[in-house]
Amino acid sequence: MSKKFYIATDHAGFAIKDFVKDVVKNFGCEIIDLGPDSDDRVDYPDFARKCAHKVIEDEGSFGILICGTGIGISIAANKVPGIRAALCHDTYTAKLTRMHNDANILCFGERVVGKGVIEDMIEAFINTEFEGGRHADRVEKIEGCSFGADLG
Ligand SMILES: O=C(CO)[C@H](O)[C@H](O)[C@H](O)COP(=O)(O)O
Repeated sequence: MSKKFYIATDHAGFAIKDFVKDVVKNFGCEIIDLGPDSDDRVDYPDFARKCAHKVIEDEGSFGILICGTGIGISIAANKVPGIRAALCHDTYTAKLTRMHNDANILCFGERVVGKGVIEDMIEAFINTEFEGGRHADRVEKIEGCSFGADLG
C-alpha cells in the first residue's frame, strides 16, 4: 500500500535528504520535504517539531527525520504526543519498530549509517505493518508515560 511520508533534517542530515526522497519514491510512496533547503546550521528540534506535527495532523502519514546521529532529532520528536519516533541502525530495528512499536517516524544518523543500510531500513519500514495484539496494549501505555496522563 502506498504511504505518505514527511521528511526533515538538520544541517548534519541535509546531504543525504535527496537520496532518501528518491528511495521513498522508488518504493511507490509520496514524500513531502519540510526542509531545510540548505546545509546552513540549524537546530534539530525545530525540524523534529515541524515533521512530528505534520504526522499527527495528517492521520495515517509517516515521517523520516535525519540528523548527525539521529539521537537529538528522535528525542525531540518523541516529545510530541502521539509520536513514536524510532532511532534505527539496521533492517532489524526498522522492521521491529513497525511490528512492535507502531512507529510513525523513522530516524537515523547521516554520520552513522551508509546508503545501503538506509535503503534497506526504508524498505523494511514501508513494508512492515503493526502486529497489534499484546503490542497494542503496550503502545497505548506509552502515552500514559507522560506526566499528567491517566491510563491507570
Ligand atoms: O543532535 C544530534 C546528536 O544527537 C545531531 O547529530 C546533530 O546533528 C549534531 O548535534 C550537529 O552537530 P554540529 O556540530 O552542530 O554539526
